[in-house]
Amino acid sequence: MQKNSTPRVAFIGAGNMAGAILRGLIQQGFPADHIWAADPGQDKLDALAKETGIQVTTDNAEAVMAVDLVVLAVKPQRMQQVLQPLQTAFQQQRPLVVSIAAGLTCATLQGWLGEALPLVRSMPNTPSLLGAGVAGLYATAEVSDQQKSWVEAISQAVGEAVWVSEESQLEAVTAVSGSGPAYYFLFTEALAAAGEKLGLPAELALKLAEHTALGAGRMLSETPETPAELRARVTSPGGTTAEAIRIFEEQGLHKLVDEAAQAAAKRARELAEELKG
Ligand SMILES: NC(=O)C1=CN([C@@H]2O[C@H](COP(=O)(O)OP(=O)(O)OC[C@H]3O[C@@H](n4cnc5c(N)ncnc54)[C@H](OP(=O)(O)O)[C@@H]3O)[C@@H](O)[C@H]2O)C=CC1
Ligand SMILES: O=C(O)[C@@H]1CCC=N1
Repeated sequence: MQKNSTPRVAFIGAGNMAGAILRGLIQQGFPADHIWAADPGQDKLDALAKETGIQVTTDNAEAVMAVDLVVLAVKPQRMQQVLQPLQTAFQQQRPLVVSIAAGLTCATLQGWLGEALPLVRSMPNTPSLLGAGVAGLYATAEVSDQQKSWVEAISQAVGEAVWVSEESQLEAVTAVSGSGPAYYFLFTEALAAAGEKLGLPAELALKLAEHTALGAGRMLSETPETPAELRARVTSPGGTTAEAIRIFEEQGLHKLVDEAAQAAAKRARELAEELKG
């Protein structure tokens, strides 16, 4: 990203997801002096400032007033309480607002911001930390082309970005890629535990499971084959993989994954309903 076209960005809430994005941005060469983080945790902020060189504050309004783009990165349940005291700062500064909160709709957020502001909903994921994130994006009508290009550039600096045409599609994005890293981590935990049960030392089983996830992920992203084609190459007829796949299929893996994703999307819709003003 060119420095002269680089927006100044503030993260309201400096937790897991904001930390992953802002560290990813800095690793990709985004200027640290263009980044603010606001959070009640002074020790957390001090450590982050020392590590990254960004500007930090416990005063959310100070961060809003200093930037062109504000990323709302607090828990959905905390958002209303965070936004209402910031209405004056938002109206004065009129930054682009990017909410990464699961569930909360543009209509609810605009109500809490007090007046229609350019607003993007983004659903990123934690691999942003390593430049391997993927974010689903949805923009309201107030968002200019330049502001869209800022959000794309920031999202692409830490991974891939895709625009969805309907806001409701973000609940599906949340269920697939927002929460998705945790599914792969859970599978890795389960595979490592199975390896241990088969007689491997715990550390070795974990290393094998982790490195297999890395290799499989790289093959998925770096080769043109579909997941099914890649799977077929591992699965020798009458061999070991076929036996394992048979168990996954007999036990209903597809149904299980479908139910899990449905539950995640349902929870996103419930959050929206529970928290709307
Ligand atoms: N984690 C993930 O993988 C993803 C998360 N998201 C979304 O990102 C958002 C943040 O999630 P996550 O990073 O996991 O949560 P965290 O709890 O790690 O981060 C939230 C941060 O906000 C801080 N905070 C609390 N109150 C305020 C306040 N009044 N002003 C400023 N900051 C405050 C919290 O401090 P304290 O801890 O002291 O309360 C914490 O540091 C959520 O809305 C979530 O839906 C989206 C995609 C993926
Ligand atoms: O679990 C959550 O609610 C957040 C949103 C997607 C990933 N983490």
